[in-house]
Parts: sequence; C-alpha cells; structure tokens
Amino acid sequence: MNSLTWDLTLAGLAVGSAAALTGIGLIVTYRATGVLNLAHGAVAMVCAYLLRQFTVEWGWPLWLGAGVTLLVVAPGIGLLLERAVFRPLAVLGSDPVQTLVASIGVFVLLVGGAALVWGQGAHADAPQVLGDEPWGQLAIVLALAAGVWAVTRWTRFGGELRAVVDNRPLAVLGGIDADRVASVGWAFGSFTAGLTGVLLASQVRLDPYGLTLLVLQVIAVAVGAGMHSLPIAVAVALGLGVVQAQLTRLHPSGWAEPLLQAVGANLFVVALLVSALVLPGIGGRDALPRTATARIRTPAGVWVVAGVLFLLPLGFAGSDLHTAIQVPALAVVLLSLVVVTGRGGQISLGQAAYAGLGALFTALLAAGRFPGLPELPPLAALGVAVLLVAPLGLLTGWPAISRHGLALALATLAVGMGVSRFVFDQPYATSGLGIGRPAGFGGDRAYYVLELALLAGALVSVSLLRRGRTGRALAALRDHQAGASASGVRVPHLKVGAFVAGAALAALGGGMLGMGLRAFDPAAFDPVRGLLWFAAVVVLGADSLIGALGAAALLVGLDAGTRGGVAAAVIGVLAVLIGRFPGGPYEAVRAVAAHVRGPRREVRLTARGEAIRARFAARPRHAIHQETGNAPGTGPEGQDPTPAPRASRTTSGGQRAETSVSGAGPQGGAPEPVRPTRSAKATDTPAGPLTAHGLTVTYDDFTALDGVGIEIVPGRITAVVGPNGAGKSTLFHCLAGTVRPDAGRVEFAGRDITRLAAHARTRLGIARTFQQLAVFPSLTVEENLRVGAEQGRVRDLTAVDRTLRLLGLDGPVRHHPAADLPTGTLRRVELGRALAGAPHVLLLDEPAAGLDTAEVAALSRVLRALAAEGTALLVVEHDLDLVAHLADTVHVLSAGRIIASGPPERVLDTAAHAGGGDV
Ligand SMILES: Nc1ncnc2c1ncn2[C@@H]1O[C@H](COP(=O)(O)OP(=O)(O)OP(=O)(O)O)[C@@H](O)[C@H]1O
Repeated sequence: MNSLTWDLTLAGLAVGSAAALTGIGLIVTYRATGVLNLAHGAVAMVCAYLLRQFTVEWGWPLWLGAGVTLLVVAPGIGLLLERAVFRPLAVLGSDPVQTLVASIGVFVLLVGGAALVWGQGAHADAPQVLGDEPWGQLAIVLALAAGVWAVTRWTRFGGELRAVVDNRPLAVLGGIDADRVASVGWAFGSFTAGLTGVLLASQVRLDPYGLTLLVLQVIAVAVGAGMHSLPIAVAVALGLGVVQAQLTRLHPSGWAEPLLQAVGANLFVVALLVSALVLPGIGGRDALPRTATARIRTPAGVWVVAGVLFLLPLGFAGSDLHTAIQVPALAVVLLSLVVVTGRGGQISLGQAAYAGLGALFTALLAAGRFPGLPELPPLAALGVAVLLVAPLGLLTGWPAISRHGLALALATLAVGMGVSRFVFDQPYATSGLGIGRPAGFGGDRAYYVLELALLAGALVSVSLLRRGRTGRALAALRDHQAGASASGVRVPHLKVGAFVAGAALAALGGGMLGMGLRAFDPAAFDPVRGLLWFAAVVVLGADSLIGALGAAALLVGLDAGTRGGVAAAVIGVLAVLIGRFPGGPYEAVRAVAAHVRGPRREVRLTARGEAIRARFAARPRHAIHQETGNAPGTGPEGQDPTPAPRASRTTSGGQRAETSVSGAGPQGGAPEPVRPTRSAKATDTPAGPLTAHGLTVTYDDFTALDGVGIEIVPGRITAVVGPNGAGKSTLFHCLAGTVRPDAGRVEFAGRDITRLAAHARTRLGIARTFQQLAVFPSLTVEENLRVGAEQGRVRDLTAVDRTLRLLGLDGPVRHHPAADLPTGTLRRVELGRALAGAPHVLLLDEPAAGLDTAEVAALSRVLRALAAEGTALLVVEHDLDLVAHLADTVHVLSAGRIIASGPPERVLDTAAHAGGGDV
C-alpha cells in the first residue's frame, strides 16, 4: 500500500471510529429505552464546548477537563435526560413518536442553549485529546463494543436489558427495575456522545450547528445496523470512513467530478438516505403526539388579536420592519407542516428542504439561470418555483406510503439532509444568489403588504382544505390509518397528496423568505431548521392555523428581540414538556389554571369535551338517552333487553319501524330505509354475494387457513365462530382486503377481487368494522359518519342524518368529538361510519365486544333490519347466544378449516364442543 493510500486509510479510520462510537451509543440507548435519541449529536457538541471551556477558557489541564467532561458531565446529562424527560414519558405510556418529539426538543434546546452561552461563531481552538494516529480511537471503539457485548451476553444486567427490550411491562412485573436499566442506557449513550464530541472537536470547526449535524448524519450507522447489531454498526462506520477518505483520490473528468466530490464529502448522508429509504424501517407506530390531534377551536377573539399583531409591523421601520418581514414567510412554511403533520399525521422533518428549494428555484428562475426556462419576473418566478417544487413532495411522500413513526421521521430527515448537502451546499447555490422583489414591492413595507396577502391566501386555502372532504379524510388517516382505509380513503394517494401540497406551501414560504432577505441563504434552510420548525409546530398545536402563526412570530421575534438561540431554547423546553401536557399549550394553561382552582380536573379533555362530559355527568342516565335521541329502552344505550323475534326478519316495512332506535318509524311519519343509497358511480357494481373459494394463508410455516370457502349472501346474516386461533380473523382480513391469501380467491358479485386493496373494496360496497374499535377520535360523531359516506361515494349526504337517527346518534352527541365517548356509543359510531357508505356487504368483527345486554339487543335489531333490506352480513363473534339468535347460517372454523356449516340450531353444538365461544 503506498503512503497516500495508507494515510487516507488512517484518516478514514479516525472518522469511522468516531462514527462507530455514535453508532454504539445510539444502539445501546435505543435497546435499553426504545428511544432513538436524535439529540445525540447535540450532547456531543455540548461536551466538546465544555471541554474547550474547561481547558482553553479556564486553563484546566487537559486530562482533568477531559475526565470531568467524559466521566461526570456526559453521563450526568444522560441521567438528567432520563430522569427529567424520558422517564415521565415512559410512565405516561407515551408512544415512540412522543419520545421522538421530546428528543427533538432536547436537540433544539441544547443547540439553542449553546448558541446563547457560547455564541453562534465557530471556534478553531478546541483541544486535541488523542494523537493524529487513529489507533487510540480504534482501540476505544473496539473495547467499548466488546465490553457492551460481554455485558449484554454474560451479566445479570445484560439479561435484564434483554428482558426490558423484549417487553418492558412484563419485565417490570417480573421484578426488573426498568428505570435502572434505562438510566444505565442513557448514561452510557451520553458518555459515547461526549466521547464523540471530544474526539471530533479538534478535527472540525466547533459551532452549535456544524458538529451537531455531523453527528446527526452518522445515525446512518445505527440505522444500517437495524438499531441492534454492534458489530455491523462498527464495521459500517469504519468502512464508510475509509471509503469516504479514499474517494478523495479519484478525479474523473467532466460532470462526474463534482458529483463524486459531493458523494465523497457526504458519504454518511448517502448512507443515511439508503438506510432510511431502502432498508426496512425501524419502529412502526403512526400516532402523533396527542397535542397534534387535540381538537382545539380557536375563539374569534384570538383571530382578531392575531390580525392586529400581524398588521402592527406596518408601523415599524428600519431593521424592525426588515426582521418582521420574515414572520409571514415563515408562517407560510409552517402552514405546510399543519397540512402534512397536523392534519395528515405524517411526520416530516424535511420541510426545510422544500422551503430552500422554493427560494433557490425562485432565485435561479428570476436570474434566468434555471436550465431550460427563460428569465422570469420575480412574482412569476415564485409561482413557477412553487409548481416545480410541488411534485418533489414525492421525495418524502413516497417513503410515507409504507413508513410510519420513527421510520418516516428518519426518511424525511434523510431527504432534508440529502437536499441540503447535494443541492444547497453546491457552488452554484452558495455563490451569492440574489433574489429581486416584484416591481412596486421593493420597499420593506410594501413587500410586507404583499406577504400578508400571500399569507392570507395560504390561510384560506389550508382552512378550506381542512374543512372539506379531503381535510376529513386526512384527519381520519391521522387518527386511524386502517380505519381510514376501511372507510374507502385511498391512503397512499392521500399521503402523497399531503406531501405534495406541503412541499408547495413550504416552497412558497421559502421563496417569500428569500425575497424578503433579497438572497438565497443556504444556512436559512439547513436540516436543523427543519427539526426546529417541526418541534415548534407540534408544541403549539400541530393542527392549528393560529398555532403556525404564533410559532412563526415566536421563532422570529425571540431571536430578534433577544440573543440568537433563545427561540430554539424556548421551543426545546416546550417540546421536552410535551408529554406532560398532552393537549399542547392551551391544555397546559388549562391544567395550570385547574391546578390553582383545585385538583378536580383532568388534563386530557379539551374544553369542549370537558363541558359536554360535565353536562352528561350532571344528568341521570335516562336523561342522556333522551339527549342523544334514544328513548330509554329503545337505543343501544337503552334498557330493553328483550330481543325481537327472529320471525320478524322476513318482512321489511315493519322491520324498519322496529329498528329505528331513534324512535322514527311509522309512528313518527313515513318509514325510511335503513341503508343509504349509493351514488350512480358506486352502484356500477351491483349487489351480489361475497364469496371465498379455497382460501389458504400461511404465516411462516404455520397454516392459518386451509382451503376455506364461504358465501355471504345478500339479505342473510352469516356467522363464523370457532376457538381462539382458529383463523377467523385471518378469514375476515382476506375478505376485507387486509391480508392477501397465498391461494384461493375472493369474488364479489362474480368479480374477482382477490388482489383489490381494502379501500377499493369499501368503494365497491364492502364495508367492515374492527375488533379493536376504529373510530376517528378528533372528528365529531357526525364527521366520522361523513368520512364513511364521502369516501364510500354516497352523494346524498342526508344518508348521514338517516344513519345517525337509526343508531340513536342524532342528539347533541352528533357534534361531540368521538374521543372520550363510552365504548357502546363508539361501537355505534363505527357501525354508522360503515353504514354511511351504503355497503352491499357488511363485515363485522366481534361487533358485540364491550357492549352490555341492552346494547347487544339493539345491535341485533339493527343488523336484522339491514339484512331484511338486502345487505349481506358477516359476523365473526364469540358470543354464541348472539349468533344463535341472529345468524341464518353459521360456519364453525377450527384449525384453519370449516368443520361444520348450517343453521345455528344445527351447528352451534359443534361450535361449543370445539370451544368456539361463550354461550
Ligand atoms: N401475522 C401473523 N403472523 C404469524 N401468525 C399469525 C399472524 N396472524 C395470525 N397468526 C396465527 O394464525 C392463527 C390464526 O389466527 P387468527 O387471528 O386468524 O385466529 P382467530 O380465530 O381470529 O383467533 P382469536 O379468536 O383469538 O382472535 C393463530 O395461531 C395466530 O397465532
């Protein structure tokens, strides 16, 4: 090996071993706590600053400074984070996304804090702890990896760690102190972060952003190792380090040279893109923090105050006005997050990339430097830039189709970093690109007026989007993806659409920001901004227009009015506290007020929910029935346990009257049909039987269904019973389109629909309910049903009213958010959502679960009426009494095969012997 190759290899090993340290720390913390600590780089940066403070500023000996930083401060930060931030979240049972937001909060808090304490400028005098040769670093990495491996494998603590990772609640029940395991994980992870920072500080410029971002992109190493394998993480890190160094030797000619240089300089970002976009994602939960889904109605007065505050800068002058110009532009960028994250529930850490592309394209178009397009006036350039950036929303929209939670967070972060490194950091973008303002809007005041007009347009558009059919579908997607799909929402299209709309809005805001500053500034759109903006929108109420305006004003105002970094620090503190105040800042204020008044109040409810619950709680039970439209004894919450006789199923007119639990019927006027009618397009598919032929499903080597055939006929109720594990749910999923069989086919009205997606089946008229309730808690009862009707292509929305009446949901409860309603009511809401789409076939998975006797009786009346009107019903149920009373045909499933079929009186004995239900 010649000396250049050798020198480059050594340099690569130095970088690679620092990356390996980060990988080890991230994996250990993740395995011990389930938290992907995005703040790892920020902890590294703070430790690097502290070492410099101790040694350069205070003159401590290097060994002392390094010892205190690594052995006291770094683990101390980890312990503090565990105790103050993440343990309370774990106690509250937070999901991974909430902890992700908290770790972003810690990230921006530390970056903001460092900027406040040490300033934003770079330092080149950080001390070097180890020599130039990488051997010391390598030895540390290998020793740490081997030590962690040995501890997890051979010690009692390792066993506890594995138990906590496998199942924390079970481990706690088994007497393991999960908090201690988490503390050790955090302390160790933080120690490795400190070590990374201390080792890298002398090799890169030390500023709050540079080192932090460097370490952030190294997440690739841990993600590439599946957040699990230390040897793979170390090997990937060292390999990437060496390859990155060796690439600097290659000098191809032509266009390949800048590309190779960019790849060589950013190999870890390439690895992050590959590991986040190509490898299977880690984490799978989709839920947003509750604050994002909290339903908060903004009082009109708040809008008036916001309007006045946004008009105030028109009276400003000089630098104040120049600073204020950033607020409307940033507000438009943040509105993009309201669409994508707040409404659609999709995590997007890469919105800064779209904003930056908007600014960059505007600059290039206005300067006539955009390939293939002529020079355009500034406003036209802005419009064309928005149109060009919108389809790029696919960059994050595409991964969002199959990724959720942490995996989506990483994918969007990777895209943000990739765009920043491969587009914004390139010479053509950094060499002083100016952006002119439109004619007549050159002055700051005039330009501010233009911005207000654009902001108003954006607000109206987003408001219309949120209120309309698409907005309801987005909220349904956010609240319960499978439920949305079952309602007929085309989930992949909607996700891509949300990201495209978000990219367009972000580009508009970014272009406005660039025009305001009269230049494209890549630093204004670096990935740290993306994290800061995401955190700001989430903590101020992600699905709130006023929250976006407030966040923009806060971010610009705090930094301008104080020192740079204050805004990040404040947002960081709020994000760290987010899990403690699930309803966001509004609920936090309410909680504090309630605390001052007395301990009675719960924090979980919005004011509206609280008021309604209080009203309900204050009344006797029969009053609630009247209020919700149920006469006692008639509705699902009524008191009449007497089931209607089976014979009454054969007639339809009288049946309708009996079934209308709202009390409407012949006595109350003309009888109305139970089923809504479908639109012309939807009725293209005629009603017909849903049949399964020879369905076989295997999970690994286990055969869950073995050649099952079943027919669900219009006008009849078919039931499937069987013991636990018999394959009932698998059969149900095959019919609903959520599991694809390995063999066999599903037909609807003679058409093969085996390969049809769940939402497409709903649109054909095959609706379903879920064993675990699938309602949309942030939508009202009525809106839940509207989603079903709109997505099921029922044009006549009076169908919603009829269904509400049928199910006794047409009282005040119709305007109540579905969150916080009792299970019996929610079952009706879910059934109503399915019925509102006017299905030909209704698949019900344990519809009686959680219902009391009266509710079950009322439910069976509704189901019988539906059958009498021609709906084909399938009921998978454990309650054999209900099945005996309800079903026309029963199939008994056992070990994946149908062992008996026929009328209930003939086959239910077989079911009872097979252990198929509760009689
Ligand atoms: N995704 C999966 N991966 C592996 N095995 C699975 C999966 N889903 C189901 N199984 C197995 O397939 C068998 C049938 O499961 P299924 O849920 O269909 O039964 P079931 O009759 O609905 O049971 P239960 O009444 O308990 O819900 C069970 O042994 C179950 O453990």
